[in-house]
Amino acid sequence: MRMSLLRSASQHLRRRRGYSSTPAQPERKVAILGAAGGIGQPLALLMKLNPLVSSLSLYDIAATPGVAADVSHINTRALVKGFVGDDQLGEALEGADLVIIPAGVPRKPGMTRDDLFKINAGIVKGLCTAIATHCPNALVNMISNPVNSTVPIAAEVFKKAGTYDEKKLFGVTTLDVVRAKTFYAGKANVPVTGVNVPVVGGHAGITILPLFSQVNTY
Ligand SMILES: NC(=O)c1ccc[n+]([C@@H]2O[C@H](COP(=O)([O-])OP(=O)(O)OC[C@H]3O[C@@H](n4cnc5c(N)ncnc54)[C@H](O)[C@@H]3O)[C@@H](O)[C@H]2O)c1
Ligand SMILES: O=C(O)C[C@H](O)C(=O)O
Repeated sequence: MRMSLLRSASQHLRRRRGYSSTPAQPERKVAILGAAGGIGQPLALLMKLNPLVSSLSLYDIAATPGVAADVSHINTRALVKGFVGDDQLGEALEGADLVIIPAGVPRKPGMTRDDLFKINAGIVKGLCTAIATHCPNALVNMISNPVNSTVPIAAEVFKKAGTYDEKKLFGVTTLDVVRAKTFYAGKANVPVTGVNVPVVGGHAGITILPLFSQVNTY
């Protein structure tokens, strides 16, 4: 009885003083390379809203100071810093736990993702070389297309630098999964939030393989 009274008094005091009994969140630094672009900006917003992120580095070859200022105004815990140009790439990456890369050119009507290879391969190679130097243990999420080729380029850069870990390098193909769920739900007339469609393969043309025979609804 006495113990429970004490507990409830202490909870009351904590609430009044604004203390929370939630355990402290870990420190996690995320860097976005290509943060001022069409994908980079909404991605920066999502990362700033993520309670697991304590530090957010926004890097691009242009326009990041303005983007970083805007994103930093959101009242969540992540501290946001903008970095612009080659000279600031190292600082942007230093100590990052996760690097997400949407840097490069997107395709125009009539182009395949492969048509982006010449330009984006060089961009990704340069960025991955800097990752190997400044945050060799970071998880790396590759968004820049063609993902089927930019991931192997990253792997080769990391192997050369002696930092490659196959469990830490990812090609981002989540789009294919959410599209498969949405299209399947539309055709099958089931709630889109209650369907799972596994997708295997890559992120281009016929290499994107939704496994409709393995669909679960719940
Ligand atoms: N994997 C996927 O699901 C997926 C989805 C959408 C887009 N993409 C790919 O993501 C890439 C970006 O698309 P977007 O629509 O954001 O294009 P965008 O042109 O709007 O943005 C690209 C950004 O990259 C920056 N950039 C260029 N070179 C850079 C460098 N060396 N270092 C840092 N930043 C650099 C540009 O300044 C620009 O801000 C494209 O290759 C696109 O095909 C992939
Ligand atoms: O199609 C593109 O070029 C961008 C992205 O890979 C997508 O699937 O929407």
